[in-house]
Amino acid sequence: MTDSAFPKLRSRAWFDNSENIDMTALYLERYLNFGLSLKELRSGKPVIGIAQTGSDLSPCNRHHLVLAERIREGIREAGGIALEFPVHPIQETGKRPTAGLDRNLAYLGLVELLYGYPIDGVVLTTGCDKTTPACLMAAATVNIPAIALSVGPMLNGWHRGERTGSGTIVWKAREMLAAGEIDDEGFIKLVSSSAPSTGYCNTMGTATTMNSLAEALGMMLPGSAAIPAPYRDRQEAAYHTGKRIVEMVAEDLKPSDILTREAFLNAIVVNSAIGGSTNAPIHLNAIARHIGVSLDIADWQEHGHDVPLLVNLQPAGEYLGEDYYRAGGVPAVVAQLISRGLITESALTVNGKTIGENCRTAEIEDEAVIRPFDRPLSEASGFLVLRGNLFDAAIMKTSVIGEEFRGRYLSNPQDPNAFEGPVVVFDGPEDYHARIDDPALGITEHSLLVMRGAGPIGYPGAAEVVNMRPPAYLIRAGIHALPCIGDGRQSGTSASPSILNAAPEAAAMGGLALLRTGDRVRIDLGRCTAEMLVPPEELAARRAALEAEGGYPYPAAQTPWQQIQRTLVGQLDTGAILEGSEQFQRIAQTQGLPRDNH
Ligand SMILES: CC(C)(O)[C@@H](O)C(=O)O
Repeated sequence: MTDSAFPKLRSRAWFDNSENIDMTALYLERYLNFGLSLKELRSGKPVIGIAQTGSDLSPCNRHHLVLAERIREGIREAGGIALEFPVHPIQETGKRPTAGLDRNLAYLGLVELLYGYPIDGVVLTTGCDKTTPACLMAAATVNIPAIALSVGPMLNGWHRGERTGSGTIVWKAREMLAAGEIDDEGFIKLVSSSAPSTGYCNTMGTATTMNSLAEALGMMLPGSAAIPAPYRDRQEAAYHTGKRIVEMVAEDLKPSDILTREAFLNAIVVNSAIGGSTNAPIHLNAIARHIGVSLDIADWQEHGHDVPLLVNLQPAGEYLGEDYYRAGGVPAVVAQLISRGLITESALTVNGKTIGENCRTAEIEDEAVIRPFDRPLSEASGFLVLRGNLFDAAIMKTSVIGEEFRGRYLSNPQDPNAFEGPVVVFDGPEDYHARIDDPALGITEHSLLVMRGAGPIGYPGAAEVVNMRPPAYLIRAGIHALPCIGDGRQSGTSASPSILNAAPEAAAMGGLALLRTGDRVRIDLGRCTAEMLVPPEELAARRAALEAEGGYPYPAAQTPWQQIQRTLVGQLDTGAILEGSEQFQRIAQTQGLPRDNH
């Protein structure tokens, strides 16, 4: 690509501004100090950022340190200058109290970098759960040409001839440990078998979900989301991604051209077909708010619920990431959905073509892993959005409601969609771990488990702690899942039928704050309701008493960011963004350039 192919580049205001030579010299000299030449910086080539999310702190994304070399080669070959810089690391399994705190922090940092430095376009190196939405939220806010590159899942895990999938095996192994089927060493060995290589969760956890949805949104090269991290194809995708971002700058193809409401609705449909994570609505709603597209939690049920489950990956199914890629990945799934008119084909994607052009003819390579539309794993497999006096909104992933659960809770011929029972309430995971096996709680197969104090304000950060196994004595009796309800999140790798992301949370005095162990709760999946069967006057009295005590109690903030986020964060149904931040939209176009620094 010739240098004249590029439109007015924002990096020129730093490196090539004859009207402000005082500052141009200052901006140039430090970017020369590691070997870039004046000719390169002043020849009209676009400066492409590589937003690096990989580090030793974030093993899931660490392979991006290697992939960045191939991204650079693509950028250079297409006529751009690459500048790589770090993004605040996020590792879902490493960060305490929860990586839920870090998405908005990484978002804020990345907005400042993309806006405040001489960057004309950016490669977003996505991967572990929240790195993907953090990057896409920032790209939406700044609105310079942006393309995502997934780091890819780990290779399949194996143990004694069986696939062991990230996260999913942890929840299973916890049950086995509780039931005395394995010891501590066996527990660690079994769990570690699921992590055989570099990359993120090999299950349809939040990472594979969010990268699949980034591709479905049009923000990633078609066919690239599912490539396992160590495969050579992944390196090749990095090179093509680097090349393509330079062309995107020449075409001025921006996130706002791609992230339309149609693109979000396409992603909701894809999420149901892949059996995606319950974290997806939080993150997609957040991205939509930052690009200024109207997307409501109700859209997830309206557009997603009736879509069948096509991808046979754990936790809803059997297979893992290598199989998903081999079977055709996102394009094969989208082609099936297109065949039934469920995808708006005209939605534009980063390669300059529409999703219809990219995917229409993609074939399934292995029907055991990706099912054709007329032979799904299950019908109507998207999320339900439940409401009632327990919360204004919470979601339930129906694709993980298995036969055991259905038979126990959803088999009353008079009322096949509803169940009710007494609740056992836990205030945070410490309370749950300490008491779950206590026979005095009297948990039976009719009980519902509730976890509260786990939301964006209460935890703080909304932790993946609404993952509650039944007590060991029930597991030994063959009861593997009790209905769980909570104001926190759940790992995307969990197959536990749960009602999650309840908003408002207990810490914001949502209905969950008023619930007491022993109360009965009724869940009606037909009417989409979740109700405490407690008289309204009793609930009003409980609310007044709790308010008099200062509200639902939660621990003090331990760090400055915990405190800041707590005061600004919204609830999970509306994306848990920093409220007010969505007013700053498309700032590369609406805010002009930032002022000079000297
Ligand atoms: C497995 C984890 C860490 O819980 C997460 O990656 C998810 O899938 O939600």
